[in-house]
Amino acid sequence: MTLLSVQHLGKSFGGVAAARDVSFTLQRGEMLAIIGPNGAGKSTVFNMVGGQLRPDRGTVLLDGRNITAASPQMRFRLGVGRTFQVAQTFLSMSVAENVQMALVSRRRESGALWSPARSRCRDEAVTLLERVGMADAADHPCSALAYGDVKRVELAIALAGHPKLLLMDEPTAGMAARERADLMDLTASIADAEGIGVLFTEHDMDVVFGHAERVIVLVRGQTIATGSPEDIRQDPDVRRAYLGDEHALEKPKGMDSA
Ligand SMILES: Nc1ncnc2c1ncn2[C@@H]1O[C@H](COP(=O)(O)OP(=O)(O)OP(=O)(O)O)[C@@H](O)[C@H]1O
Repeated sequence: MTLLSVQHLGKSFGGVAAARDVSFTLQRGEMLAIIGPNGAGKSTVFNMVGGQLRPDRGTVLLDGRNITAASPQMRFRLGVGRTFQVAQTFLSMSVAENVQMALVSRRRESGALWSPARSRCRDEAVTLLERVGMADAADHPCSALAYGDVKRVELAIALAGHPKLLLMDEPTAGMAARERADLMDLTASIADAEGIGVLFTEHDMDVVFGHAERVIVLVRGQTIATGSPEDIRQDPDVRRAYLGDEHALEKPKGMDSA
């Protein structure tokens, strides 16, 4: 069954049409990437799905329910999760405590947020950390972790909200190539096992072609192609957009101009 259905989304900022008639669907367990040159409208579309931006027109349906006007908080309660960077202020807390905070906040025990986070939801936090391969580091301070491990903790924090749909904005930015592949393999296996749909933006084409099951290509706010990584790699419009557009900051690896 379709998890997310985005229909005819449009958004302008002054005279700039950041998104024009963007439509796509996402199934449970599917990894869907939104790519495009800088300024193509990826963040705009992403934020309209997450609820940070209200579209000028169009509809966002989650499990058939119209959430176009819902706040980010309401979307979170309905199952829209998002990876966030572990906040600086939480770095001094342990890995498990960071996940416990997310669990406590999901249960809306906000009054108890700061007090005994150490003891609350500990078992559930450790279970989540096992799923991302970080249980051994449960009692380490987040500040002592390698960057790739912090990203795993961020994934555990997002999973604490029991998302149906997980939004990941450039999940592998700043990571080494090996760590990127590991994080995305992990994300794909969890998405598949739990039927979570994953929508992600990404500049690294190795990540996109290696881990997305389907790809949407935006250029100047419009969808120019949707398909499997292989279809997208071969698409003449996509090749032109990336290789012939002066706005493209990086050419996708594996897309030569031949
Ligand atoms: N809040 C805003 N106010 C004005 N213009 C905006 C705003 N947000 C985005 N834009 C414009 O909308 C267009 C699409 O921007 P968007 O950030 O969605 O693109 P993007 O594909 O995510 O780019 P990047 O890869 O550089 O992050 C750009 O021309 C941008 O300048």
